[in-house]
Amino acid sequence: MGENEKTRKIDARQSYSTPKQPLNAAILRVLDASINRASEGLRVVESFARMVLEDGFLSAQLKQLRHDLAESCGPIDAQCRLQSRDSESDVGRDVKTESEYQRSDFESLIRSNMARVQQATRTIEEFSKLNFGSVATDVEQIRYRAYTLEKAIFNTAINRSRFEESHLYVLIDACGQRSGFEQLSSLVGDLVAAGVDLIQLRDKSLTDRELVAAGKLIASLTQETKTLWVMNDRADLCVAANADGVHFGQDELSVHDARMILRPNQFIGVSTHSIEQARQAVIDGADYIGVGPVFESQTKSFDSHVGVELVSSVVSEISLPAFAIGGIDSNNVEQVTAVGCQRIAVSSAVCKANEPGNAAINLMNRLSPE
Ligand SMILES: Cc1ncc(COP(=O)(O)OP(=O)(O)O)c(N)n1
Ligand SMILES: Cc1nc(C(=O)O)sc1CCOP(=O)(O)O
Ligand SMILES: [Mg+2]
Repeated sequence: MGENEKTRKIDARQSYSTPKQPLNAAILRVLDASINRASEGLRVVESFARMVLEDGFLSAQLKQLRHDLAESCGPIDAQCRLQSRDSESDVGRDVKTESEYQRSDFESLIRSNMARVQQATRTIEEFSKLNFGSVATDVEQIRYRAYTLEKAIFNTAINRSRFEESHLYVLIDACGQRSGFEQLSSLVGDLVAAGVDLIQLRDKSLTDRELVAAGKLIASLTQETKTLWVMNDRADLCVAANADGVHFGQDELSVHDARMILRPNQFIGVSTHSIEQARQAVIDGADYIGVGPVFESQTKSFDSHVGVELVSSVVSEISLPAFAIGGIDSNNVEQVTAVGCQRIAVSSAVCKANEPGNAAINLMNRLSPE
């Protein structure tokens, strides 16, 4: 045994005094290294959210998590942590797997750094159970929040790409016909030919069977076109009519519960009427959000309107695709685009027009790709 090795072994047995009992230096060393590792991993992912996704909400959440981790580990005395640190003689320092030096894309970068955070927080939990019970319980909560944020980051990235080219979303009813659906067929045909990105079947007067029949018709008319179609309100009918997605209001099925019903590739939109609801929708895993009502609507009446101010706040903070909705038409669409939103959902501006296809094209021409 060389002199250095001998010294290191003695150091590892050294005890530091802590509030509860003398703590072996080796335990402090593990805690110190794991706190650093978790914090570094969070910082990497935060940089991605801030500078690559440019998502103010997610980067703030990651920053908060990093600060909360530091606070939760506060009972582990910082001075003792430093004294126990001995990076030079860390036997694992030079043990690296090849994969640690390879990151093929952003996905693997985020996955590996979030895995680092989760493994390091778990290590903190286990080792602090030996001496700092409260740290273990607090850090466990941090680990769960890290899982949720990882999911929100991937969900945001996936849906930004899924809806990258989506700008105009049209809400239609079944055109008042209880059988036959000739008018519905002609309207959907016009909207698909115009290149509308999404069509939503929103009809509060039809029976379930009629909704599924109308939905199946829309499915057949949009199949193999770029137009996605969405069932309003109902996850079960979304599955039955083979819709691409479903849209929920604040009082309808939660994203979590809807996922138990939907097929894996069916997406979920959520209506939001405040910045808090928009943030919550991101955390809940919505695939896109509606933000409104922006203006007074001919389709649905509201006690108040959120104006373009909320749209502005949402798109400047949240990068999950957001469609402004409520009373938007060719006269006011520029007020929406002026605050940085290039996605709108409309009903009357298109459906009540003499030529719905042309009205849709006119609106789409006013929405520029980002
Ligand atoms: C794209 C989009 N945004 C918002 C809504 C409104 O949904 P909700 O609040 O559930 O109200 P109803 O449409 O069900 O009356 C929407 N349908 N689509
Ligand atoms: C159904 C609906 N929901 C809204 C919301 O803000 O949640 S606004 C709205 C009506 C959209 O139709 P139009 O374009 O005719 O105003
Ligand atoms: Mg609804």
